[in-house]
Amino acid sequence: MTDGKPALRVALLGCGVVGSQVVRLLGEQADDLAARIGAPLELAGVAVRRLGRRRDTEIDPALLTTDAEALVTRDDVDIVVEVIGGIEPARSLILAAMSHGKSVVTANKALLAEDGATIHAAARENGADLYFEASVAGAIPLLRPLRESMAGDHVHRVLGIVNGTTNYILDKMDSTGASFTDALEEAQALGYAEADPTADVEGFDAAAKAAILAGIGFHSRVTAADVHREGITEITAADVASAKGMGYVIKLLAICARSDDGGSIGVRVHPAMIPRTHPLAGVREAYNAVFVEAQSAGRLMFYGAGAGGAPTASAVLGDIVAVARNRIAGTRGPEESTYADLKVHPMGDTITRYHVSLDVADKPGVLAQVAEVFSTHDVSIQTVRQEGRGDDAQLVLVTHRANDAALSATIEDLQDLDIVRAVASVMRVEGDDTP
Ligand SMILES: NC(=O)C1=CN([C@@H]2O[C@H](COP(=O)(O)OP(=O)(O)OC[C@H]3O[C@@H](n4cnc5c(N)ncnc54)[C@H](OP(=O)(O)O)[C@@H]3O)[C@@H](O)[C@H]2O)C=CC1
Ligand SMILES: N[C@@H](CC=O)C(=O)O
Repeated sequence: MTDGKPALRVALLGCGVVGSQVVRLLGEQADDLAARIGAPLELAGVAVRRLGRRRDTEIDPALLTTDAEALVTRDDVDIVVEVIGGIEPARSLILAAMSHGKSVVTANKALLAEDGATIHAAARENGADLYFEASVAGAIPLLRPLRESMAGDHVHRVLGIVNGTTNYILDKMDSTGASFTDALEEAQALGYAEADPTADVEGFDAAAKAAILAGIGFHSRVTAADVHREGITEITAADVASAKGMGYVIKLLAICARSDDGGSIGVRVHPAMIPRTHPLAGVREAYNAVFVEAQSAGRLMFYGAGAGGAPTASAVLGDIVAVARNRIAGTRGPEESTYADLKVHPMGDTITRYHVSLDVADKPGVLAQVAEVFSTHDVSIQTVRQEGRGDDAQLVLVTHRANDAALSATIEDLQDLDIVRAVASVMRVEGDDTP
């Protein structure tokens, strides 16, 4: 089937959660991969940090090296797969590989979101292939549909759950009433969250993915620094229970959307309340799901495993097959497209709905004073609910669509009112078409 074609040689950088599964699949599926590509794939070497470490798959010790730089520049290497993660040495290794004519596959969202410009420029200048499907939403084919299948459409919005760890934590809080800390411990015990889960729970991981999605979806350059980011560490069991009582569920969402006039884009990651009837509300445990809304295609939903060794390795293998086929055909995959050059507008310009919970004194005129502050900033209230507690009461308000800057000014003024003891929580409401 491969007509005696010479093997394409793969250098793997990193053999951890993802890399070890790439090694396993390259071995287990060697015959199928060779048939699909038209030439066999061969592992040329595997760069790691520590040689003595136990690996999750069987690996020929002779392939292991700690000299990643020597490996990526070797003449007998065709394809470099980077699954080390982080900025350095991943960036230098990818650049060295491209300058030596190698095709590159990476799962590194942190690098692409921070310095994608350098990586894409190097791919262009060296005529090198660059594929990175695994960098967003693990196994889910999402970037290739956006880059290729939807290249003839006009994307309005990309919205979804792109971090498995935080979805697992919020799902446990919702379904069992667990606290954030207990749910996080469970996520760590199951291997979803890292020992240091900061990138997940503070929203950095989702923000990197949002930057990549926005860049591809809107043909513009978007970096992690452009993304408004809020994590889930402040969310309490009481917030989750209160949302549940109102028919909502709290999810960490990534939202990339064109402004109403189409002249700019908003890119944000934050917890949001969504109606329990919304399809994203049914995304449980560590799963991811992303909606892409486009002019002609309408609303598309992508769903599946967004993290984990084997699911992520599946996306990496798909990219290896693509670059291998390109090398044999003498072609390249699509280049980065930033022709639209849309700028990211400030978070203050975002328009959405809000759920505001206030601890107030329970006396006549309180509602009127609170309503006056909302009205001053042109924020229209959709519903109000009051629950009394002796001298104190809790006022829960849901607004109509309003400007984020106007809502922030409203909250500041509310804090100055004597009758407001505390602003207990402010959360955005998404996925509800109420104006
Ligand atoms: N885990 C997941 O679910 C997903 C991960 N990704 C991305 O995939 C990439 C890899 O993630 P993951 O497998 O979880 O990471 P791990 O931490 O499990 O693995 C990292 C690997 O890189 C090796 N390494 C670290 N520094 C160096 C170095 N200087 N030179 C050579 N090798 C080095 C480590 O070696 P050693 O083993 O010796 O320490 C290890 O094998 C990241 O970019 C991540 O964001 C994307 C989607 C999902
Ligand atoms: N930590 C990430 C893994 C993949 O990107 C997540 O939990 O989604």
